[in-house]
Amino acid sequence: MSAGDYEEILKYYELHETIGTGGFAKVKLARHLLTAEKVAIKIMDKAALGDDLPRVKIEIDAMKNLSHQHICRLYQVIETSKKIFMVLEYCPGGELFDYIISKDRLSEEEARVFFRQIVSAIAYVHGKGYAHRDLKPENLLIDKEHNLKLIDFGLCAKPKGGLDYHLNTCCGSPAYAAPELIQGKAYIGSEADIWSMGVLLYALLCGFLPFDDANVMVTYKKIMLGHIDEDCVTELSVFHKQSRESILELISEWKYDHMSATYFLLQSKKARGKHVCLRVPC
Ligand SMILES: COc1cc(O)cc(Nc2ccc(C(=O)Nc3ccccc3)c(OCCC[NH3+])c2)c1
Repeated sequence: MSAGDYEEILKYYELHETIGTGGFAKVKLARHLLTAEKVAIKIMDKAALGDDLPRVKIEIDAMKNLSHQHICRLYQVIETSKKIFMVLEYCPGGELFDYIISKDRLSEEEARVFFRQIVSAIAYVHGKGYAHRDLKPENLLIDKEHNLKLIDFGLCAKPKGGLDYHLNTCCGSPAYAAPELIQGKAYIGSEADIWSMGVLLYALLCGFLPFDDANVMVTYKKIMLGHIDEDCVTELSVFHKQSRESILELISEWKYDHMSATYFLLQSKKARGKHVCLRVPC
């Protein structure tokens, strides 16, 4: 750390330990000299940022337009020849991700309180014409009052044509990505955020992800299959003497043919607690 780069920031803050390191940034705890208030300072090296520099500018411009009780506040930006410093709200509770892990899963009561805060923040972000596009528990911090603060708008988008304008950049984390996004289709940013919120709610309540695998392509396949019922697929596979894969292919085409009807009616039988079986004596 060459002292010159830190000359400006040290006029206003005393820097303390590093509490987070990401791709091209690190986050240090700090204290504002005039008020003695604690802050977090995200420090980025412009050379290391390379092509990602525009993302930082997008995030900073977005943060200047966003002020909400469940969005981490940006207080100050300092740019030197080599560094960019973002002075941010202090969130000592750490990441929601770690909190869920520490509690295995949250009670419905606590999940409801947190989810309402996420919905409030995202409704506000969408209302301002932005889409976050990287919603996940790692990007939700807990503040000293045990409330959530949304962070990291580095992937956010503010389509010029308004939020119903289609986006194309595939971004965010696979497990939270909407089907249209992983298919590379043009998508609506706010709709992709809503999908991610559904995955988030599942993670809050269950303590694990609905669509997840070490292999990202398998994760994508699970997302695309969504709520295909395995028992129904198995019964159709046995009845038709066809492989599960071929039955899955047929069902996933949603042709509303006899295969579709049989699948839906099997699901309905299962939902009413009846055996998942076809006409042979059940
Ligand atoms: C808009 O808010 C943003 C944008 C962004 O790009 C990054 C961050 N990152 C932050 C902000 C605050 C903290 C923080 O206060 N952490 C903390 C403080 C005391 C104890 C423990 C954690 C932050 O922490 C990063 C490490 C968390 N794993 C990141 C906010």
